Amino acid sequence: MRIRVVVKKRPLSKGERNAKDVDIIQPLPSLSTVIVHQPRVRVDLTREVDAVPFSFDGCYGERSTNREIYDTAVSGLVHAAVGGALATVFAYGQTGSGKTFTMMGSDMTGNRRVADANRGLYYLAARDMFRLVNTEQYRHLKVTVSLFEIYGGKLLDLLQGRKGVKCLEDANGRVCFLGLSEHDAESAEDVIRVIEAGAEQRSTGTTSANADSSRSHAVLQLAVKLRNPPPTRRRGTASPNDNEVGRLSFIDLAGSERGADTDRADRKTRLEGAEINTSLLALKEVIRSIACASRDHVPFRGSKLTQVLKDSFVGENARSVMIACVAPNLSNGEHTLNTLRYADRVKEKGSGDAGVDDFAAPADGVNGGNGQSRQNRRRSSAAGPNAAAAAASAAAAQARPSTANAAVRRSSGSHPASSASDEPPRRSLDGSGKLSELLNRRDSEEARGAQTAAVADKVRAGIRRRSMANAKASSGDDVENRFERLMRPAQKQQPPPPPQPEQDDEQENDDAERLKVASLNLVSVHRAMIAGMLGMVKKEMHMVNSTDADRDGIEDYLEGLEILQDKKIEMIGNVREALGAWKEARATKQRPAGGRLQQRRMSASKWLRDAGGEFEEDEEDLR
Ligand SMILES: Nc1ncnc2c1ncn2[C@@H]1O[C@H](COP(=O)(O)OP(=O)(O)OP(=O)(O)O)[C@@H](O)[C@H]1O
Repeated sequence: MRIRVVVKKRPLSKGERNAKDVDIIQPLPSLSTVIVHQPRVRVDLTREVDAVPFSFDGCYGERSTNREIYDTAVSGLVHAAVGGALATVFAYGQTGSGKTFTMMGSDMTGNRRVADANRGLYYLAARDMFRLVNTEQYRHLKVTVSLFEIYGGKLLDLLQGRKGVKCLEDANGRVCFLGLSEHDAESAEDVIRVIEAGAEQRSTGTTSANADSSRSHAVLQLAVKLRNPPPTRRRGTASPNDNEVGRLSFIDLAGSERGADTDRADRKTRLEGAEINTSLLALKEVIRSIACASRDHVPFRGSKLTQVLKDSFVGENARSVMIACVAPNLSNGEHTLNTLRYADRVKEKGSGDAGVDDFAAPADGVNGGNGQSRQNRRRSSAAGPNAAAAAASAAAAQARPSTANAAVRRSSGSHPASSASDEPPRRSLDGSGKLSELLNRRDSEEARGAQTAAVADKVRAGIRRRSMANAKASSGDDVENRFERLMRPAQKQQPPPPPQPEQDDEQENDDAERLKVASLNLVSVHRAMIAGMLGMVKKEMHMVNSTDADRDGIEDYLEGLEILQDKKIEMIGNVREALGAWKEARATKQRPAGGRLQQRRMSASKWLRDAGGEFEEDEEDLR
């Protein structure tokens, strides 16, 4: 598996700036590292800010353009696809973190001022692909475009009025899409016209984080095919892949964190959220399985998303780039950390196999690659993931020299600004001689490094503001009430998602995979809760003892207590949600195979009744 992972930070939005939200993400592009300034409350109730570094194969700050990402991380895939590879670019991140902006470009996210540098990756890749197939060497090839979405466990062709598409495997084990329309295109402008038509059909809606949020995974395929294919050898053996030489797919994943919407969202939004979470969980499970060489079964059938992505993970010709998109603000800090941890996990598994040359465009001038892109590639190749990690620690240490480990702790009582005298002595950490080169490069980031203290100060000011706002907000709905609500017997289970009119065997396998994913999720969420609770008991003991000894600290004690209780409520809620999902998956799996069709019809009409008839088109499908 050759996969390259890069991270992209979007700028603070106007709304976030107006709400005086704080920017806690510090990108260090030349070190391919991003630092998250995460606020914490210590057991003695002093507040501090941890600087948590993450290193990837590339890092792009809020001022980086899509063009920059394309030149350094994606352009090589265009050449690879024309040369016969199955290449995939997928954008991962919470809702509103800039995935659609990166993939489709600034104009597609309501930002009408389209700077050429912020054209989407779709456009930039298509432009280079057409330039390539118009050269003498590739004149025998053509490019076709397809666009579909994965919504509610179904594949829907966005260029054919959301008609259903089947995802199957051909005789060679390659994923193919039956019923998917393919449209000939001769230029990048043709591709954009096709995408614009399809984008209007995409399932979107409003979430708390994004007014025009994608509620499905959108997949754009640029297939490189033979212009004049030889006649098919035998009737009945034709596959949609027969004339395909290579393929470049772009996947704009739906927002990774929908939990935040569960309180206020309607039923439909919650069901969509559950489906999205299940598919992203299945994706993580696939990556984990591929990484464990001992596991011979990779659960590609865990979700439609992983079935579609199978080609991106297996085989010599598979190459993928994951773009982890993150929001910069403090309110989204937890989601951002989750995204970065997820991306870190993917990088750990895949990047080791990925040489920079697999992703960099050859210097044939076709991609319009500029000097900057080559320079960036050289940089990233010299640094490498491990070196970048060491450099990240060094950069973090620069901000807080007394720190022994990777996290930089800063007490709220004192926050000295970084100064030249704070700088740790330069010494060789890896003995390879590369470190001095890295440290020199780090100098170019010195100004940013010095900003760390300022960022931490801003974060602290933000926390203070938010604590006061929370105190006001919580007066109407106190913690005990929320606890009580959670401890009540579980509410009526949500009816299962609408059943699919597919073959029984396939359904049975899907059900088994779904149950497996749900069990894994349940156990890991439960384990996280136990670990969290144990940590909290220690903190609570300390809080109680110190407040007993000094009653003047009661205000801080109350604030700390509320924070801990909120965390507990959140953790219990997570476990109950995972338990509900598991019960639902078990109930679906236990239905007798013989009566499945009848059962499906019955549960479909029940589901439709419960959903208040919100999916009339599905009822039509089931008939
Ligand atoms: N690099 C950027 N520069 C300026 N604005 C940006 C940038 N990235 C994202 N935005 C803005 O942030 C908002 C949310 O971005 P976008 O719709 O791309 O998020 P998303 O991750 O696709 O969300 P969802 O998963 O909900 O669809 C949009 O208004 C977009 O214009």
